Amino acid sequence: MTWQTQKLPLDHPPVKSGRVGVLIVNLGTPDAPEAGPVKRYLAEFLSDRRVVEIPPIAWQPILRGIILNTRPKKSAHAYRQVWTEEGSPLAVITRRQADAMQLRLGEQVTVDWAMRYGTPSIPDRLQTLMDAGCERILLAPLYPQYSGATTATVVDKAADKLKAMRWQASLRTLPPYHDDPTYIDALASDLSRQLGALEFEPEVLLLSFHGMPQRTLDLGDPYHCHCQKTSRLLQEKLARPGLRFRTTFQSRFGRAKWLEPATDVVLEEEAKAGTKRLAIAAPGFSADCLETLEELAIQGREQFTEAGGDHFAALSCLNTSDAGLTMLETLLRRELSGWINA
Ligand SMILES: C=CC1=C(C)c2cc3[nH]c(cc4nc(cc5[nH]c(cc1n2)c(C)c5CCC(=O)O)C(CCC(=O)O)=C4C)c(C)c3C=C
Ligand SMILES: [Fe+2]
Ligand SMILES: [Fe+2]
Repeated sequence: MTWQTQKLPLDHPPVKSGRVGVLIVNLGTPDAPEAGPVKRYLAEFLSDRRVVEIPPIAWQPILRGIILNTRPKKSAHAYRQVWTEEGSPLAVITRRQADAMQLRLGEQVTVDWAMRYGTPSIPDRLQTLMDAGCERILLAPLYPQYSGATTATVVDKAADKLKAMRWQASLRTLPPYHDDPTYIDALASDLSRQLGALEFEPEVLLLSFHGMPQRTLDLGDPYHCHCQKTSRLLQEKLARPGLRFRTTFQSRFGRAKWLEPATDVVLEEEAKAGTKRLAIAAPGFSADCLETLEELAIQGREQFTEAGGDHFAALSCLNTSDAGLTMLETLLRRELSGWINA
């Protein structure tokens, strides 16, 4: 028998040497809702050239001279509206997602979590996983829709850490899952449950995604297309008589043109056109955060009701819902195949 005709056993045993690690990553958040920590966090976030694609020589004087002297105070006030006893919602929920994955995936893997900006940092947690004996690590940025400013910058940061190592761990990365039936089904089931529990029947369901500069789309970033596809697939699953959908982009930052239509503009437009009952969901965020709890749930409600709307509901992200955790477990197990027993 030659190597070409030899049949490999289908149920070959998993690799035995070295542990397997999973590092769940989200964007990042300040350590406290005060101007100082917010300034430190924004300085790191907005200096990322994947996020602000303006040459540093032109951007850094604006960032250091204007933005970091004005925005931290305003943002700290917004963070205080949503801060919990355990910390920033984004950090608390991400930690709980990681804890839940550890329980579900069991002793075959070590699950940890990190933030792209701020703490706990990606290099620090990668080092900790490696110190614990992990020779294979699945890096899981929890962004369903790919963009340079989300998934790619997480991979860059991990690669920077590996670059400095003589003996690297092997890395796999979780691909974007914007059109994965597992994700769409989880969203559809969780949003249906939440819609069913409302005290009113919305006429409109806004699907609001985080915005990006229009230029990123023109340069070929797939983010906008990924958002549109998620939205279309979700609408097909959630369709019901009397419910109209709109896809919008929130959190505009700076003076450049951002993806449109803008969530705040549409909220006002809908109310002025006579829509009385509206719900809003943010399918691109895997955890509730400042952008959903303050910008949508607090400011969005004000925008809609002040323009004439009556009933408003901001629906929760998948967070640690059963649907969300089951989806995450499925996605992770798929990427871990061959590294752990099914
Ligand atoms: C979901 C994907 C995200 C994309 C894409 C994104 C792009 C992007 N964001 C900014 C500027 C800011 N974003 C801020 C907060 C924030 N952004 C995301 C996600 C995406 N951002 C999340 C999950 C959060 C919340 C963080 C939290 O602590 O809860 C902020 C900070 C808050 C504020 O001062 O308003 C800024 C600034 C840019 C420029 C950008 C461009 C690609
Ligand atoms: Fe953002
Ligand atoms: Fe915002």
